[in-house]
Amino acid sequence: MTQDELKQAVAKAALDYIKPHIDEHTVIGIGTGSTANYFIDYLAEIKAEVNATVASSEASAQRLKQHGIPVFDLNSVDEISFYIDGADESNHQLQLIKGGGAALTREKIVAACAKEFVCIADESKLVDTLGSFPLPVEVIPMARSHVARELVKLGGDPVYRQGVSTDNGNIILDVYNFAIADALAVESAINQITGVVTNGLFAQRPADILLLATQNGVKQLHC
Ligand SMILES: O=C(CO)[C@H](O)[C@H](O)COP(=O)(O)O
Repeated sequence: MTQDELKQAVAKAALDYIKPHIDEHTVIGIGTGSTANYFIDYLAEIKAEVNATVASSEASAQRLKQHGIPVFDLNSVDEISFYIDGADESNHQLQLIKGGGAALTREKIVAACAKEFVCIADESKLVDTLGSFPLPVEVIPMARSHVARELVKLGGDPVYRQGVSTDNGNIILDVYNFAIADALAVESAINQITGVVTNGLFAQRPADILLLATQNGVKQLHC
């Protein structure tokens, strides 16, 4: 199977995973990216059963609405039952790097509100140590140079993601060459820098389950 076929397979597996639990009170959090897009398209097949979703980006909200799936503001729902989203990397503790699609802050907020975070990924995303994928950091625009200098002091190599403005009107610095041995410590240290909105490490709030598409089928990993 190609990587795209693996993404499709794991999106379908996520729908199969949550479908038996969907009732009129279920609120589904929806991530961002190509794997999440496949999930949205599968969810459309059962849209009559879906009363509420919350999207982690304007792009996902638009795709949901195009399918006629109801999208709510996060402040108007009590609790998110499941949050379904992809990742750029996951380690075996289900700590993640996210934000390749620049939606990390809203993704982190939706994940924080979710009872169960179901991460969906193809097998190329599973790593022993996080950090081969450059770590995205969302930054208030006027703080760009200051934050970049502080990231260098932490040992990283920040690169401005040209031409990208997040849904929150901020910029992204992608940090290369970060050895992330202790993801919790790195997540927290970067978030202490003035001007940082948040970073793409999901260690304080890792996934609860990773559905991993492999050439031998979709596997379930728990931490
Ligand atoms: O964090 C994300 C967006 O901000 C995505 O989940 C991540 O980039 C994976 O994307 P894809 O499913 O396209 O491989």
